[in-house]
Amino acid sequence: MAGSVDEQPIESEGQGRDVVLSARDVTVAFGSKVVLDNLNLDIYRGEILGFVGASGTGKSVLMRTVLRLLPRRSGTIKILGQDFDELNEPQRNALDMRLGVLFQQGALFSSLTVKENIQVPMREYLDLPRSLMDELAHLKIRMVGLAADAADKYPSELSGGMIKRAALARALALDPELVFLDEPTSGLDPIGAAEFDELIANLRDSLGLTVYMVTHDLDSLFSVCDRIAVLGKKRVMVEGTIDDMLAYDDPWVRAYFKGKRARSIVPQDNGARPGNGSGGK
Ligand SMILES: Nc1ncnc2c1ncn2[C@@H]1O[C@H](COP(=O)(O)OP(=O)(O)OP(=O)(O)O)[C@@H](O)[C@H]1O
Repeated sequence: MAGSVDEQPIESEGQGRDVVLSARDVTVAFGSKVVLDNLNLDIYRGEILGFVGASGTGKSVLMRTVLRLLPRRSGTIKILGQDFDELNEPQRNALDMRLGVLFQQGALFSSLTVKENIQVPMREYLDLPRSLMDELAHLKIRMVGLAADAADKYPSELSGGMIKRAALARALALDPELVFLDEPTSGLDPIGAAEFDELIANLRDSLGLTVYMVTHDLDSLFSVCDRIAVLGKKRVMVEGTIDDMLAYDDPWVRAYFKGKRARSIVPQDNGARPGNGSGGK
């Protein structure tokens, strides 16, 4: 069911479903410039949520605010039922360990090999013997579909697709429950992007992940996202399935989901269409 924040409270949609991230009345501003104004958003366990919006609307700002990389002016954010503001340092660390993040462009450390990059969160949060960390890193490398010899390569020796996979392996280093992906398919060719989408869907199914994916990629939205949230007018303007997006009356949403590019991907008749995502809820 589509939800317009102005028309109905998001809480009403969550009945019977486990909310893993809940943002309530979140306002973020830089000086006098308000970027997010009383924004509400829920993400449910096991879903892949695609987060879209015009360039500059604040998608990255919201993700960085949720991850505590930016301060908010007001509002509450609960992750896995906990509010970071109410936790002490060890509790914050414990919650951080349950989150994985893939930043735009991968953001791998260029001076470290793939294996060492994957081990960065392990070193930060865990005290494991080196042999076990090596074993775990190799497991993650296999999990994201990289060849074993990628382990000892440096980021400069990897293709764009391999960098995304290595960054995903690092995001999965601590077996997170909730994964944040910032434009994971940007810069990939269509085949590489489709393969990456498939990988994300498979990992969601096999690991039971919940995925929050900021994306501009219509293919991703259509093929792997269970729900979509659209950021506009400084808040979540509408959330729901592709069909809900097609039915929503807003110029940007219409142009995005019914525009020329969308027409080649998304059936426009709201009729029968292939499953979007594999459920997971
Ligand atoms: N640290 C900052 N200081 C001041 N303004 C900022 C800061 N970070 C972001 N902004 C502003 O907030 C707005 C939202 O930026 P943001 O990067 O979140 O957009 P976006 O929706 O992710 O865009 P894109 O799709 O192009 O990546 C922009 O106007 C940007 O200039």
